[in-house]
Amino acid sequence: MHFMQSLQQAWARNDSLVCVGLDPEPAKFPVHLRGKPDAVFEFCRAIVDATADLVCAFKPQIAHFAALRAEDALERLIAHIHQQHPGVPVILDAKRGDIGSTAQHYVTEAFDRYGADAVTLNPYLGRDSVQPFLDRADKGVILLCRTSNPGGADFQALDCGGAPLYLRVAETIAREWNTNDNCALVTGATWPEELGNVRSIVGDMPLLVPGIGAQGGDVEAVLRHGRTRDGSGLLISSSRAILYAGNGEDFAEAARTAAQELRDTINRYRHG
Ligand SMILES: O=c1ccn([C@@H]2O[C@H](COP(=O)(O)O)[C@@H](O)[C@H]2O)c(=O)[nH]1
Repeated sequence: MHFMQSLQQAWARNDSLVCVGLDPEPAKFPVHLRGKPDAVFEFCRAIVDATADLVCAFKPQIAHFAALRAEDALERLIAHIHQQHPGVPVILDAKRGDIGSTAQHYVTEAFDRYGADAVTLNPYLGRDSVQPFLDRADKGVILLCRTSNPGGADFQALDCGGAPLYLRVAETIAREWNTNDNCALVTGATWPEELGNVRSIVGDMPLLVPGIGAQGGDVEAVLRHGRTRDGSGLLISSSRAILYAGNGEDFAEAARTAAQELRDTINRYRHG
């Protein structure tokens, strides 16, 4: 199914704008899992199974797996999500960006090797670097626009002919690159007013919003500035605050409680 369709359906079916980020850090795993041969997969699978009915998407961050030589665990995890929780889209957070001929290999990596439904990309190399992804019309192409980190403004806020660069990025993607209706943008929860500026330019385009939880973003402000008229349009992503909500044998239940609390908090502000 097309990424945008499965996202719409997951928003509605689970009544949720929550995206759970899968960022395994073995030092934070509960003691009973640490040192186990397949701990990364076991940990992430337990989180996925405990939260799948509460989310609109999962977002594994590739560096967390690659740094641990756990790419095989990532492949199996995404296959597990598709088999056990069909209809919940998987966003591979890889932030790729390279010349077109190399980009083609990143397309194969994200969609054919890992089986992701969408991938995050850096638009800085321009349209030809993104075109091979845009051509996969059934897959989501999620481009960095206004990132959540403190240094995000170093370049993204620079004046670019009377508007900040991040708004030029939003404008170009919405008006020129989104010919297959498969684009979305990353806009951090830590900059809610900028998020609102992006929303005013891109209409109902989905926005992936990291920065809630460990980075301190404000849920109410994100909804106020970022929701669409129907109270959706957002994938509000949280990783550490959900994954490491507990560190005992009941860690997956603690993650479920944290995901449910986030979903309920978001829903209080969705239709206000
Ligand atoms: O602007 C961005 C883009 C991506 N991220 C990623 O999201 C998660 C955030 O993790 P938390 O634990 O919820 O803070 C992480 O994988 C980042 O690489 C981002 O934070 N900001």
